[in-house]
Amino acid sequence: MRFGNAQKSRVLMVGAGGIGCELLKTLVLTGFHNIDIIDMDTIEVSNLNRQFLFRKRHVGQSKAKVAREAVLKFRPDANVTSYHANVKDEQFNVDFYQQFQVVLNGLDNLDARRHVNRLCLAAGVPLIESGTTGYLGQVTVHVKGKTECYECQPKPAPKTYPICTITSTPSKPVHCIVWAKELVLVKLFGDRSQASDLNLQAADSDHEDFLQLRDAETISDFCARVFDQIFGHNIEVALKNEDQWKNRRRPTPLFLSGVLPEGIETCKAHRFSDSILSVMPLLGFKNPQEVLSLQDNARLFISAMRAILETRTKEIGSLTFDKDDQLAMEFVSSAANLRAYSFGIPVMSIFDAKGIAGNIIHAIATTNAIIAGLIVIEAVKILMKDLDHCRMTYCVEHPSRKRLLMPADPFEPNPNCYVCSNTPLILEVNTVHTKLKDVIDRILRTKLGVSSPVIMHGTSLLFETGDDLGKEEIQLYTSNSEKVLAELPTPVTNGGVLSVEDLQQEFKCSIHIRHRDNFDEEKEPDGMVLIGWSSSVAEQEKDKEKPIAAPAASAEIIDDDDITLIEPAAKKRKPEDDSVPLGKKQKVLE
Ligand SMILES: Nc1ncnc2c1ncn2[C@@H]1O[C@H](COP(=O)(O)OP(=O)(O)OP(=O)(O)O)[C@@H](O)[C@H]1O
Ligand SMILES: [Zn+2]
Repeated sequence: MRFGNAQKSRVLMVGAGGIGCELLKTLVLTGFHNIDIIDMDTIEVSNLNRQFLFRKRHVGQSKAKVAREAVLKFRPDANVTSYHANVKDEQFNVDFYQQFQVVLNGLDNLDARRHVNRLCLAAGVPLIESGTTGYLGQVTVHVKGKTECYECQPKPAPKTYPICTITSTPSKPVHCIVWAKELVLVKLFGDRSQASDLNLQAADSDHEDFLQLRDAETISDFCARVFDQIFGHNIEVALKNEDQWKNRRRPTPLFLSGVLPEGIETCKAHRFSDSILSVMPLLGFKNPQEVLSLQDNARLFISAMRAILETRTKEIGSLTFDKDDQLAMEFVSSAANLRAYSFGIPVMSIFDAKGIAGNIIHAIATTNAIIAGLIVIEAVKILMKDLDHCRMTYCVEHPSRKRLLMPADPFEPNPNCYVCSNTPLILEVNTVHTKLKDVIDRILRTKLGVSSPVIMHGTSLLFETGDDLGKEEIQLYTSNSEKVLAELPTPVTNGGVLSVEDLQQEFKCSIHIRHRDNFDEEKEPDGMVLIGWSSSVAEQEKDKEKPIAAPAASAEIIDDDDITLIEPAAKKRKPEDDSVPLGKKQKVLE
């Protein structure tokens, strides 16, 4: 089939995972000839059930490379270039993007999506975004100046939990998982400074020396001691704070001698090979969907901890959580379950724990295939300059009027978007208490998705990162980042304006500083509040007729708490079909 010259265009695909594999196959079968693919990952066994360009023999190889080779087998004349690289790498700059007529995203995280959005805006290249979560999916079209950009509507930040819920008063399985993976795993095997906001001790002190192997202590004894400390002593200490438990169920301290009367001896029996990936078979646990008893979770905890410490010595101090690292998952699942037993929270199978820890909603190959088909349809319209017929399309779980696909006109650009317009943001912050580095980490990197910030205050350069900095510059910027705002070389106080730039993303914005003395620790855990276009738009919307709640563009989905009512920021167009689920709460899709 011919679509004008569309198939001759050069297209960039970012992501060669679930959507990406389907997309590449559909593109080449539609006749697209010039395709570049970026993916930073290698193939895992868990990808094989839906990423059909990959086979078992490819496990461990680059997704981009194998995907390319797979489609060349049935379209040998296609001109496909693969990059086994992070799309945030410097090589993928504006010049790189300008080689393409359209960019197609098949990504799985907000950070990379925002990065690609900014480069597409800078390069003036249309972007087609996509995401799926189980049966749900969506495709959206973003053309600079004509439709909204990917960041025109606020994306709910990944779910965060108040620190004290995680460290002291968990009430849901997810709280135990977050505790195990973000705190216990990091403190024992990872970079401890990373978890500085969280404390393993329930209440008594900041000392965490108990997490270190002592002289002449065996690894088994160390594991037993950590068990008693985090599930036993720390709970006993927490129980002394009577007020905390007035309206809550009191947790039960767990000690190894009580849980496993035969003690640590049974867990010492196993010898681990250096390449051990899982301790479950050694313990006789065959079914990942089975919920283990308290005793079995204790055995799993001790064995997984021993196996990590004994066989992965090089990683100790830098290990990071990965849901596909089975041993780490066994450790996290057992630690979370022991805490759950202690707090009277339902316990989970390792299968369910993995789902929560990796924020997984199991992917459905058919949804990926439908979405990939829709991406190609929108790409053809864009390349044929038929923007008027472009649609954003939502794939829903249950048919409405016998239809599973809900098309709607794209939104117009939001004139208040800080990414595609120059609207300034406002930061409420205590300028005499907050360090520049907190603004960088908690606001610029986390909230605004800026990777390499350059921060100016008037004409004074306060902060910059990069490989080409001299020693003195590095010293100056490090010292500035440790200073509170009001004590910077040019003090940043109420009414000051910071100009923030990310040269790699070609992104720029201004932040107006508003001093505020106090913040609510629970509701405003950053100790700062970023006010921007999203809230001002929300204010404007309040006065109007009931707004249309459109399905949101893709973002992280974590659990049911993440259901968000999205109020479109830009001028609303009428949906094409009145069966589009307007005003309904929509899950936000990955
Ligand atoms: N910054 C990035 N640069 C390049 N590729 C990226 C980047 N971020 C994510 N990706 C790729 O996007 C793809 C997303 O695919 P998908 O959602 O199917 O995830 P997956 O990792 O293959 O599967 P799962 O997460 O379910 O195990 C992945 O192949 C991933 O490597
Ligand atoms: Zn925008």
